[in-house]
Amino acid sequence: MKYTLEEVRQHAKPTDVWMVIHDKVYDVTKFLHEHPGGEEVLIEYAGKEATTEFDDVGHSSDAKEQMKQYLIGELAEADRKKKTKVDSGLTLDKRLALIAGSAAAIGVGLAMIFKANKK
Ligand code: HEM
Repeated sequence: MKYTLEEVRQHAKPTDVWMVIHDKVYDVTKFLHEHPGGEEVLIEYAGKEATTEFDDVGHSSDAKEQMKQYLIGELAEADRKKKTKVDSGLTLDKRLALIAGSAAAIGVGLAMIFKANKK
């Protein structure tokens, strides 16, 4: 079954919660009370795209296994996000590490140039 974002948006009540994670549509209404992260976050993302937030929590493989029970369909192609390199599974932490690593490399490079010029 394919759903558009417009259809997902209609399910945004505490008694009817759908959300999109990795282009798949989940009906988590029955899971609200069981969610270890609390029902508030799920209700907050009711009817919305929650991929980044889901990934940033670093959900366990157990969690990913569990979510299959609530899968009801896929997001219509037209509504899917274009994939960019940053979206290819890099978590926020990894992105920050990459930026910090690049900044350190530039720093070392500048220090070397600075030293060489001093002589
Ligand atoms: C079908 C969707 C989801 C399932 C099956 C699910 C499942 C779980 C499970 C099993 C845990 C316990 C820790 C773990 O095993 O990783 C957890 C924790 C958590 N989840 Fe979810 N989750 C879902 C969606 C979301 C979404 C959309 C958000 C945020 C917008 C979210 C935020 C959190 C938070 C904040 C925690 C607590 C982490 C902690 O206490 O360390 N979850 N979730």
